[in-house]
Amino acid sequence: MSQELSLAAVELRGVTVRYRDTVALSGLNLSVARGRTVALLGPSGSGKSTALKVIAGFEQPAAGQVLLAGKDVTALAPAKRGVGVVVQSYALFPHLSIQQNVAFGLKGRGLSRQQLRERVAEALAVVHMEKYTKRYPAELSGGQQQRIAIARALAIKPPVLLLDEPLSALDAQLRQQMLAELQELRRELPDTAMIYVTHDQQEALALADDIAVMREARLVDMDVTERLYHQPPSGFTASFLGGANLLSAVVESFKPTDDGVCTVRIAGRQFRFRAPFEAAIGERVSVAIRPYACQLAESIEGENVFPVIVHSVQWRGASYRLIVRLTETAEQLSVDLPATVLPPEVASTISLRVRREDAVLVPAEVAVR
Ligand SMILES: Nc1ncnc2c1ncn2[C@@H]1O[C@H](COP(=O)(O)OP(=O)(O)OP(=O)(O)O)[C@@H](O)[C@H]1O
Repeated sequence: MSQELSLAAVELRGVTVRYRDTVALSGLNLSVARGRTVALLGPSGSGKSTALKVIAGFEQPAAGQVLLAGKDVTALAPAKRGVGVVVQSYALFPHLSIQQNVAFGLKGRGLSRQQLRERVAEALAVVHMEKYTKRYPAELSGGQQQRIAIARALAIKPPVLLLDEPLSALDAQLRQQMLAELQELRRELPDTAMIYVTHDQQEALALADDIAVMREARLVDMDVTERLYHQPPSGFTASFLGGANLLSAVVESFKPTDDGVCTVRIAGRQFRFRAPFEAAIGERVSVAIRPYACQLAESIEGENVFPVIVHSVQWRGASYRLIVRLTETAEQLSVDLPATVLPPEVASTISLRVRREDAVLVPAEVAVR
């Protein structure tokens, strides 16, 4: 592989950003390879947008470096970085036509009028908006404006595309449609590195090759999307991504030869689950169980069955969301049952079963910092 190809498209090295008394990023290291899509997920205020701003050059780090294709661009002005940026509020220029909006980033690049027109047409074609060049932003719907914002970012043919909540201003139906279009865009730009900030986990799961989970100005976990979802390395990621319940457990036995299956004790009962790490006997761990992984059991007998008291039942169309409490410890769990089953009564005691493969052990939560 040539050196250029092996270099990360984007690399943050120990980047710290402060806004007066707030540390928005604390020594962030992040590497995104050419052609990969990374979703940044995390609670509000965890530093996701700041990470994008520092890559785009809109914020200067107090410490650390920003590299694009191996080149240190920390001191480079945003316009010189050649990064495409799409933000949630479209941010089109209202007094410029669609043609002029999309051509905006191409100014000063020494292109002829003909080349400029071709580039704009090409970018608009990607988002299926080539017929709208003469209109003004106010004459377009929200979804169309967002497509133009994407075309404007693409017109400069950026090796790096940053998307900050690009669909959040759209209604649910349009968001679904645009999500499919972003997937198509992803296929059409196989070499572009994309970093995607979203609150919507569905978007992240549908689009991203990798997910990076942020918490309090730091990156907590990053991995290939499927692996991070199915084998979250921390309780925080398990509960943030997919809303897993975390139950406290103590390891009773662990045989690495037995496919990493571990016997744990939860609220006085024995369970067997997978442990993706080497668990020591007597160690305190958490068991991460996604709400959809629990099924109603006929009786209290059998593997991984436990009694709970139903606290509340909420109908959600395709499913019921139950809040239940373990009978022994009152630890609370969210459980999703398909709407095809008869929901249990509030205050009744029921038995739930978790299949071995639907739960995973994670280290017990330790406080951050
Ligand atoms: N211009 C600013 N001035 C002062 N503080 C700021 C500024 N921008 C962001 N912050 C603070 O920096 C921290 C990180 O903000 P950032 O916008 O990066 O978070 P985020 O993870 O993108 O949040 P959200 O999901 O709510 O958009 C927050 O505590 C925020 O209040």
